[in-house]
Amino acid sequence: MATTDEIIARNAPAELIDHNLIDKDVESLCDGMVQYEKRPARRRDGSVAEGLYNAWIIFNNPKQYNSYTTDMVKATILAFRRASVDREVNAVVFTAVGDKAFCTGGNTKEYAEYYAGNPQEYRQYMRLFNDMVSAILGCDKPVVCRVNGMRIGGGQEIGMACDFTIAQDLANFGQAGPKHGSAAIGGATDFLPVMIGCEQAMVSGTLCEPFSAHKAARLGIIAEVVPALKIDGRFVPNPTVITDRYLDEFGRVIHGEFKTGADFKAGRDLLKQGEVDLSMLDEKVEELCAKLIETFPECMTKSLEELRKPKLEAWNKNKENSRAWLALNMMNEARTGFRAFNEGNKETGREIDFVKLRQGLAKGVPWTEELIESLMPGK
Ligand SMILES: CC(C)(COP(=O)(O)OP(=O)(O)OC[C@H]1O[C@@H](n2cnc3c(N)ncnc32)[C@H](O)[C@@H]1OP(=O)(O)O)[C@@H](O)C(=O)NCCC(=O)NCCSC(=O)C1=CCCCC1=O
Repeated sequence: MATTDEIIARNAPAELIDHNLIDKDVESLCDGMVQYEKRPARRRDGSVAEGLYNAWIIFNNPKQYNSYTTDMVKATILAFRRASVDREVNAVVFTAVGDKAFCTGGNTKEYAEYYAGNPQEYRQYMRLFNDMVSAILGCDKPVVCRVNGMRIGGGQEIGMACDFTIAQDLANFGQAGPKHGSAAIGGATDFLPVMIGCEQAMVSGTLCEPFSAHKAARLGIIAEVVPALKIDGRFVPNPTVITDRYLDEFGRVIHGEFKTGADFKAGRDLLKQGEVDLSMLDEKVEELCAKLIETFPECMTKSLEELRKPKLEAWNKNKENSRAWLALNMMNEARTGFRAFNEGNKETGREIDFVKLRQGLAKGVPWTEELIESLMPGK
């Protein structure tokens, strides 16, 4: 009887149809600010599965905390489509360069300097953004978000669109929307309620308070958390976060909450002494990809399609309305909030005086250029 290898050699067609829409490198769309790499896939025993790969989609804008520009959004859509139709690809690993940030959402410089006050342009941008989220949710391969650093705002949204998340434990998570002039309707308001329930979704989507990777794991936003800090050559958990106790003296869950006061300061000092090493993150990601490869491929894709439905249905129901609202919101609150972040700095702060604005609006003051200028930090 012929071996499977012999049958493959005998029966594989000489030519395969290419299902890609365009024949361009992902990198060429965005000056290399999104990278697409096929890395050899491995079996669970660690050996290379010849001819099979994991597609790594890597944001490369570390100076701006891996926020995505319009060109990067286009490149990301192409990258996910490429991985989706590539017969050799087992899984997609979505990550970013460095150890500070996976992604902090839309590029606030571009928002402030190009899209602010330009709703028709932002509407076109939002078509691309929506297609990026849909490309993740529609990828025929399992998508693993490798959280190398903070995942905030739109970064959290595209991260939650992924099927699995593995995070290094120095990474923070959360939304930025209402603090910076937006609403977290690029996926967060759709995904959060189905992932963590309405109450915690409300807390995250409105208050915009960052939370730790340990808390993200507890809430069920991420699948796994691994240490990344090495002190004297040994991995230790994030020292600014409570990880050694589950309950406080009143029986409230505190595991994963940030430490406070002197404990927080001591944790931060320890953090500065250590070095960040993402090798455990990479091991976990490889381990997951190896588990995924040892399954039937079509049963895997069907399982993904079914299990994505709660997220996808909410997303599809809302994404067009969200696009229209976000475009018009670029005339006032987004225009103000993103400019404030972009024009502010550590000294002046990067947020507006929200109470002043509310006081004006309570008196019926209209949105004017003059009002917006007056709200900029340092004015
Ligand atoms: C809380 C932060 C993420 C991190 O704060 P901190 O640790 O204090 O670092 P910073 O000094 O603020 O940032 C370091 C440098 O990175 C630049 N940076 C950070 N984020 C961005 C970004 N998103 N775009 C461009 N540049 C960014 C920052 O300017 C610093 O560089 P500098 O040269 O100035 O020193 C904090 O950085 C933060 O809040 N960032 C902004 C988060 C944000 O508002 N994101 C956009 C949210 S809205 C969004 O993503 C949307 C998606 C689609 C739907 C609609 C929508 O709104």
